[in-house]
Amino acid sequence: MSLLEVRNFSKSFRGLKALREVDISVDEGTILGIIGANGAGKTTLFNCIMGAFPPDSGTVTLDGKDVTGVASHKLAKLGMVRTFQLMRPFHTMTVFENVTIAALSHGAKSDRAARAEAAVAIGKTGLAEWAESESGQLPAAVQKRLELARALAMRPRVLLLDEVLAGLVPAERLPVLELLETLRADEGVTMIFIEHIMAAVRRLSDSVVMMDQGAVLASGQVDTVLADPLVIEAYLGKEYTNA
Ligand SMILES: Nc1ncnc2c1ncn2[C@@H]1O[C@H](COP(=O)(O)OP(=O)(O)OP(=O)(O)O)[C@@H](O)[C@H]1O
Repeated sequence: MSLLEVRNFSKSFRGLKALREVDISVDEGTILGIIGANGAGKTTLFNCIMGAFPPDSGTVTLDGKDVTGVASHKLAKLGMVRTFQLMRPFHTMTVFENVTIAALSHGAKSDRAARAEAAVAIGKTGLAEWAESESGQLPAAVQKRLELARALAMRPRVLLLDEVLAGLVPAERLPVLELLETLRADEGVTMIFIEHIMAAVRRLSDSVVMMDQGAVLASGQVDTVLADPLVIEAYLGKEYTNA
């Protein structure tokens, strides 16, 4: 059985169909990539999964339990955590304080336990040298890692990543990709990631879903989906080779 299953998700905003009967499923310990043009509905899918607003119809099941419409702080306690396309740290707090708060919000038993959890997450994301820096002053690439560190401090079993590589130059992307691979290999973290950078999709994904105008246009193994003529026509472009 899949760890996370979305069935028949639909969502409209004032008549605009942002999601149309979307089905996705992710097996434990695997990574699902979500691709599609701007406005395809990818972030709306995350918002509906994470209870930011409920879908008009459909269900989301985590480990066999119906969690449709459950709020994100409750989902975090069940092990499902997301990162945002636009980072949302507390700007005047340090990196260490921000990550500690994330650990506390997940229910770390004490301040001390939260600080220990934060130190581990900061180490994994290579943020040690920034730990005492004010979060609002960080370069974009470091803020991205802070967003990941906050998610890791919540000890996710399922991690939803919204364009974690956006705004990073290639040299900055590599450590993030390696971190995600380590999380899958060593901790068995299940991930769904929205991404426009195809080299990253190809490298990380066990399976891929391509969305178009709110619907799933293609899904399956990464090589198959990226070679699908419908996907090339609708999204990747005819000049796409193996970028
Ligand atoms: N809260 C909202 N209220 C009204 N319309 C919305 C809302 N959220 C999303 N939409 C609309 O739903 C459609 C899907 O948007 P969504 O942000 O999910 O796309 P996306 O695939 O994540 O795009 P991008 O790659 O640009 O982030 C768009 O037409 C968008 O304008």
